[in-house]
Amino acid sequence: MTNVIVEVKDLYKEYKDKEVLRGISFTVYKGEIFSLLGPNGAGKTTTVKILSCVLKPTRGEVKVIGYKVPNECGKIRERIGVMPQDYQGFLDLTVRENIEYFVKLYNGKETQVDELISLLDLEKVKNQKLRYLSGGYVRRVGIASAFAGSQEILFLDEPTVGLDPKARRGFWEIIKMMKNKGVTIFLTTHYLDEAQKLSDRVAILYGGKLIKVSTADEIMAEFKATNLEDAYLELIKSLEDSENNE
Ligand SMILES: Nc1ncnc2c1ncn2[C@@H]1O[C@H](COP(=O)(O)OP(=O)(O)OP(=O)(O)O)[C@@H](O)[C@H]1O
Repeated sequence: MTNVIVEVKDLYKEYKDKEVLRGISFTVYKGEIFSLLGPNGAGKTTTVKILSCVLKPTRGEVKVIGYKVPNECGKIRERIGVMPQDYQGFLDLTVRENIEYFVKLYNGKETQVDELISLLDLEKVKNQKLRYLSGGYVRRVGIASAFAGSQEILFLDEPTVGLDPKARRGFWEIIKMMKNKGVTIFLTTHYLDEAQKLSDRVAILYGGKLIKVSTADEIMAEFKATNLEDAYLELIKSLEDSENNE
């Protein structure tokens, strides 16, 4: 039994004439929290979309839970949960109906609907249509929907954007709980404190290439920084400087 859950080898993605991913390779192990970091436009969402079978790779080898992307995406979709960056949900369904839809889709138990409502603190708004909810609540519904069923890996693309500080902390607790249940979490975030607190390993994408795959502690030690954000900013600055000197 292998403990690899995501395997990416020499992955390229081009949109028309623009090469966004330029040969990235990495492995995610079962049960870990793996965060993909990088500046705006680095290719994080593109990577998540390929791993979650929304986009096809231009070339390279991608396997999720042992199945190949894109040929075996049917099998992959049954076993993953996804919270896309642009999650909107079904606007004219209530919070409860939105969550129920995904619980049924992924053959979860009916009781899971109320569990998720309680977990994401959505009790107050459960009968409201998504159309009338604030952005932060809509994101909580998105997170709840991604958790529906008993998925083996969750892809969460900037899940905490727009959450208030209490909800963000609540989200961290839920993510840790999911990890304790053995679920693998693949996260993208611009909140480096979040990445530092949660991640077993982080990967840093810059200009379509993976610059680092390591633990937050190792990256902080390399840059003699006391937090991941400072180390990250040092790293990005050195990459920008070397580009400017080319
Ligand atoms: N459908 C598309 N067609 C053409 N270009 C695209 C498409 N989707 C994304 N891009 C471009 O690909 C690049 C990478 O985008 P991507 O959304 O993957 O970056 P990101 O790292 O997730 O950025 P952010 O942090 O801003 O969310 C960007 O330059 C973006 O403009």
